[in-house]
Amino acid sequence: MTTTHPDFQAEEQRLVYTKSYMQQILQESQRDLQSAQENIRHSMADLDYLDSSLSYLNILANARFFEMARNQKEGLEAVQKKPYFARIDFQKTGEAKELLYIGKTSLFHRETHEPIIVDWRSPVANVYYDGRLGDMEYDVRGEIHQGHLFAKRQYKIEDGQLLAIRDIDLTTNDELLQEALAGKADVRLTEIVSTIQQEQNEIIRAHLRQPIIVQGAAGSGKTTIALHRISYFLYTMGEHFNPEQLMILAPNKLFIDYIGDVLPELGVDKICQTTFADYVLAATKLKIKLQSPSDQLEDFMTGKSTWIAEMKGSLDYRDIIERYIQKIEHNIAAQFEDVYIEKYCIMRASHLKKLFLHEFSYMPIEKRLAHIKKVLASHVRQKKQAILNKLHQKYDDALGKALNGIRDDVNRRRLVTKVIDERDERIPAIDKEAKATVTTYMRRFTKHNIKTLYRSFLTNPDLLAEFAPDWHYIEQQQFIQAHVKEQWTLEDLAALYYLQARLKGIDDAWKMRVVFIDEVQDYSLFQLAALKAGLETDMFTMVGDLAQGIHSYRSLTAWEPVQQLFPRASFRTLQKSYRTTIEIMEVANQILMRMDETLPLVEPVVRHGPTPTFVKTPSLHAQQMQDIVQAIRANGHQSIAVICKTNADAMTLYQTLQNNDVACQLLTEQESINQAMLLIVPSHLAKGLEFDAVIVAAFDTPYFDTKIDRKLLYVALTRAMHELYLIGPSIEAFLLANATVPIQLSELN
Ligand SMILES: Nc1ncnc2c1ncn2[C@@H]1O[C@H](COP(=O)(O)OP(=O)(O)OP(=O)(O)O)[C@@H](O)[C@H]1O
Repeated sequence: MTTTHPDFQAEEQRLVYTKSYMQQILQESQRDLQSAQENIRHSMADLDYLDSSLSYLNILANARFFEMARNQKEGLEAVQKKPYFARIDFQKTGEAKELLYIGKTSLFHRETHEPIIVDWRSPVANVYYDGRLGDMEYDVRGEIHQGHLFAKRQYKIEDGQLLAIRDIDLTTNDELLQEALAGKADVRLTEIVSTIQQEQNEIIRAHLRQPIIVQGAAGSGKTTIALHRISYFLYTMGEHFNPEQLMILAPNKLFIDYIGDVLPELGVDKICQTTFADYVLAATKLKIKLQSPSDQLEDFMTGKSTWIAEMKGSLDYRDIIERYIQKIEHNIAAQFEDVYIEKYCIMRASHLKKLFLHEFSYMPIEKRLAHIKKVLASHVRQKKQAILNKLHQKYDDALGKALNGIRDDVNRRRLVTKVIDERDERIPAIDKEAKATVTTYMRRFTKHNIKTLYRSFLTNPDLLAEFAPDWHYIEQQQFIQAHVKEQWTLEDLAALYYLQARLKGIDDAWKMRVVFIDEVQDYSLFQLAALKAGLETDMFTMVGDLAQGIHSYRSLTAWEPVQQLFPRASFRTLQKSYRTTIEIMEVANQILMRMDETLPLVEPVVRHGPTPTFVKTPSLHAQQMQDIVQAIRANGHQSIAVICKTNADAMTLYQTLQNNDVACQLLTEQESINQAMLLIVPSHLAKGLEFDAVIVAAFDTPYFDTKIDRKLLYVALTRAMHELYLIGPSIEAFLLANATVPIQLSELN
């Protein structure tokens, strides 16, 4: 970046012009806001005595206007200090050359319609991220446009002042990125609009109505990209989708807090950010207490059998539950009988059954019954009328015959009275019966309680034998035994949600149309299949890393099955890490090489830092920790985390430090991160987060050469941006005895 660029002055003037125009628009927006507010107030006052529909329309129009003016104002206010970050000199084929300044919002000149700032999400801005200099093509909603890119220029603007500019081509492209990566000192995730890389841009802008699966290395920007894709999605498809219909599923609440700043920075609000467990509990309205996933993980780390958890995450289990549902469906179908009012058949059982099993089969089971109830009610209404008409006719005829055909007075009177009595008794009785027919008929179908239904499945040997016939007797017994005590785990949620979806359906409020899943490697296939079935959409963006699949005993170990589940999905990979220095990534790659999955080594973006240090010490001394922390702080780094393997290790370490007056924070799922504190984090909870410096501690429990431990260790190592320390009694505790990359040794007694 330079200030000696020949265009520097001209660019300064352009910035001044942009800022002053923004100021003008802001003032106008302020006036627009006030006048809309004023108009609304007047229309409200007029509501009582004027033509209220006109006033109502006025209110609506002004409310819309108010909303637009407010959005415009907020958008501009947010970027006042940095209106744009780049420029392209671009000529669309057949049009004049344009200089387009790219920023986080768009601004057009109100009279000339000249674009003053172009939104980074607009189609033409794609040229900046995607286009090499020269002739090029870009996509506008599926239509390919051609043009010529003459130049790309980047700006460093801080507090509204232009500090430097730089023209970029292929060779210099990385400088801004380097600066962004080296300078990052935030403990929460941030937006990266000015440095989005081409491979990332392709994912952000990939077909929005199609699912996408991304296998991305640790630190490759998966989370960041998913969030930018949401912003791009709402910018591009906002007319068709409300933000409320978008959901991002994060691994835990801590993570939601960690990403909490990015979406507002990207102009997105109101989207649903939750965890799978919270979402399922809200959508099913079930009140159950789940075993903590970290306790569960620790059980498995200490050798508890994983087959039940594994089974419950599989599509085989989905099929077992599906067979159970089909049985319920057939039991219901068997209960249909012909519907009568008195002796008149209103509807045949066979027809009702056909509606239930075929015509309405696309609906959840209880919804089908609700529809059948409506069909029946309307049929009863029509048929009742026809029956009553017929009967009235019949009695009128009978009366006519009696009155005209019987000469004998006494007989005639007797017959007429009989006919009238019968009519007066029968017709109201039919009327009354008709009113109750539907309710009485539908009473046979009792509503299901999802929890009870599933509980009985978990503990009933006959049901298990019927629906899981392949299981051995021992497996069946173990399964029942495991569920004697009512205890719920995360794996049960897929089944409960699936049952809810198939039997009752998901309420509109929870029926998200677009889903973004981060850390998807920790999902089971059944979880994904259940969500897809319940939401009746496949518009999923799924990002994850199999190398970080610490729950792989019950979740994904390969992408192919996910691709089969989402056949329309495109699949992308990201191999570069933007987080970690070369030196740290080389150490983490040593662990990656030991994994069962054949995953390519991660390529760090060229950025060097200190060699990772192994501090050899038999036990934890608070002073040592203080010294390391001070050394890190002296290098200008802020966020520092000590990552321990288990919750228990983290707790012990936290207590030792506390007892020695070392200020620190033990992170739990419920906590939000305090940037200034030394953070103590169990490894499974560190997933997705990042810190300037990481100290991986292994005092009480070493990392063993097992599937789970390798992944936990890999997660821990890849959380570091700039500095990495390993502290413990031996290098073996970090599975690095045979490491072929530099690790500095610092021996303490
Ligand atoms: N193009 C980019 N420009 C600047 N910073 C970037 C870019 N891409 C990623 N980063 C930074 O790299 C870091 C890692 O990003 P992120 O947390 O999104 O990666 P991830 O793939 O989700 O990581 P993990 O799987 O390890 O949790 C973040 O600090 C992010 O801001």
